[in-house]
Amino acid sequence: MSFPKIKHVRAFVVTGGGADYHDQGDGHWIDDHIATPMARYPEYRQSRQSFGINVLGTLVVEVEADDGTIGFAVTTGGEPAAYIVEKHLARFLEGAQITEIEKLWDQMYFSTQYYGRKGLVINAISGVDLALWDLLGKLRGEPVHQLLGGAVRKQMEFYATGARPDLAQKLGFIGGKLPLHHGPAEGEEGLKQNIAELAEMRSRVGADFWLMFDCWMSLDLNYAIKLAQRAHEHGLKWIEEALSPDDYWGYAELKRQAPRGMLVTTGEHEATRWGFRMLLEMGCCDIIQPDVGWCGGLTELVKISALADARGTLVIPHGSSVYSYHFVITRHNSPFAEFLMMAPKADEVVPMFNPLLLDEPVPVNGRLDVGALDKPGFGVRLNPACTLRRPYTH
Ligand SMILES: C[C@H](O)[C@H](O)[C@@H](O)[C@@H](O)C(=O)O
Ligand SMILES: [Mg+2]
Repeated sequence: MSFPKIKHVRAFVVTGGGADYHDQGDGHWIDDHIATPMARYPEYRQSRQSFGINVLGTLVVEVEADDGTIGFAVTTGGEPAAYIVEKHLARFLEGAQITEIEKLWDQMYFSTQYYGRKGLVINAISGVDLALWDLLGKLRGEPVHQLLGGAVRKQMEFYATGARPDLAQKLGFIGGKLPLHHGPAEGEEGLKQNIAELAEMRSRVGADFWLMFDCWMSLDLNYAIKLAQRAHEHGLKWIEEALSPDDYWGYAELKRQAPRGMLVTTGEHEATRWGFRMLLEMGCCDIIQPDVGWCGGLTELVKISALADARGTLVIPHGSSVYSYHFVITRHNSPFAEFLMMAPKADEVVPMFNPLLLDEPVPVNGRLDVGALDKPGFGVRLNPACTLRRPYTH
């Protein structure tokens, strides 16, 4: 069967929101004294931007077929990722069949393995992979969820991540994930404040609404165990990404010592089937949270999810808007999804990748019908009002 081939690959960068959730203006809840591994240095405690969380910015990858159809995707990685796409990865794609997604992933991964495997390089590969799925969907006139085997439910439910779970509850979300504000360097006083914030939120939302803590890799094992124990009496549903992503042993111990009924979750900064195999086989967590723009793209997420499914572990992808939704709706072991509240005060629902995408669906009353995803590819467009820059060519 004849199908257009890939003619051209282009990589662009853009700053200010988009895929880089943390590249926000002053006063945004997401950059307000969030606990991080850098909080041990007082001068980098108040703002993640101060230590460079937004230094890379957003990467936009376009893959053009020889009939002129363009698939695209956005992730993080900015200029260095654009370099990798243009100067290294593009060679495997141009002239190849669009349907050879497995082979192209394999070539991108193994050709970069000597300097890649995780982080920036996998962000770049993820961006290319997602753009390929978008292109395939557009050429076939089908939404990506259909290419993945079809939806297993008609509607998705969401929990909200942000500073105001009480408002998220009013907006119809099934739970709220609070950023942890204080890490071990802020001692017992900081720990008390963390618990006080949870207790205050619990008093606002009532006993049954899910409340979680996102610790963004900021804790050590002792602190994480103490936090989990003290948070238990306030009904914390899960403790997320408490430790360094490299500390598989610490996660396994945390899971052993977490109070009965409290879930341990992680994986947002993990990559590929091999990384997730470590988390799963070492018994590190109850839920894995791959980010489809960082873990290797959709091609890899399918494999990660199958590994997890075989062990009865849930896969609740980190953020990533439509790139996650088209996957979540197709998997029984992804029963709900995350929505990041990108409004500065977390008091209203705004598109997650704002302002970069047009037609980006958002949950209504904490839910999204499959009909909202029924457009070819990922169903979104680049906002022409955003200025893209192409730093490299090939
Ligand atoms: C709120 C968290 O610190 C991060 O900014 C967020 O991206 C992430 O960890 C999440 O799980 O949504
Ligand atoms: Mg997280």
